[in-house]
Amino acid sequence: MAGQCQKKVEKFQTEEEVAVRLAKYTADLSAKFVKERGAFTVVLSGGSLIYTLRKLAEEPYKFMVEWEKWHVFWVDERVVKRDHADSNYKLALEGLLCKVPIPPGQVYAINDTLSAEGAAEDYETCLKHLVERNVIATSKATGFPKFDLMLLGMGPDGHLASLFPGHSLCNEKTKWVTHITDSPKPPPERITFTFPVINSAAYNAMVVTGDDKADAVQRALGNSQHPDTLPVQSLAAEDELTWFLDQGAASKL
Ligand SMILES: O=C(O)[C@H](O)[C@@H](O)[C@H](O)[C@H](O)COP(=O)(O)O
Repeated sequence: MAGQCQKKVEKFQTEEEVAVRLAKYTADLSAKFVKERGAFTVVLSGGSLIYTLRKLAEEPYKFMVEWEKWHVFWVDERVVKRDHADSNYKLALEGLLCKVPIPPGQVYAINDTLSAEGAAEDYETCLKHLVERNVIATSKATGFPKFDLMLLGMGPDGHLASLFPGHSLCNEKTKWVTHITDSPKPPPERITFTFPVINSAAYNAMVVTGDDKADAVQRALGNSQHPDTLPVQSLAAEDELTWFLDQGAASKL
């Protein structure tokens, strides 16, 4: 279950207003971490989040953010080639990364020549090297890597990353990165960060827009008496978890 982190909920009328707020939120955290530790480790998900991040690549942030200090990771990735239409890397590249000057060596895509299991192990090894160099911080509380910010989305079924309702991967306690070959959301083969890593992030932002997600938002943030726990209900952060909702997503709160 979620720990005792600070939890905030920010509601907006439209997706456009969420996008404006999310750009400022991300730019402010970038400035904070660059000042404090000389780097900013940012974890992206796939899906609609990348579209909602679009204003970061516009003025004033395009020229204000210290992009050369960014290190970019994926909370989950589909096991497909990087130029495949399903690739989360390709989505982020076209939606954000090709528009801003992040050094290519600081963008950590998965190895797309490996199996799902191999790609997960390879990604975990990559993270371990970056932790050794203190590019990625370590959580004093849990010993897991402590990313500065994860920008997350949620599916209508209450999944986040590739952690789906009722799936045993939700209970992983040791691995940093794991794989799935039977994802209910296509494509079936994916790698994903585990809850111990996700919940050790300093800041987690859960960005949810659209009324098809209102039920899962209600389960997570409202007074739901439902007997089952959705993956998203286990989401926490070491410092602060913020939910960004538009009117549709918040319509059942
Ligand atoms: O690879 C993926 O499928 C994503 O990383 C996934 O975890 C996504 O964040 C949610 O499914 C929400 O996606 P939407 O915002 O598009 O509904």
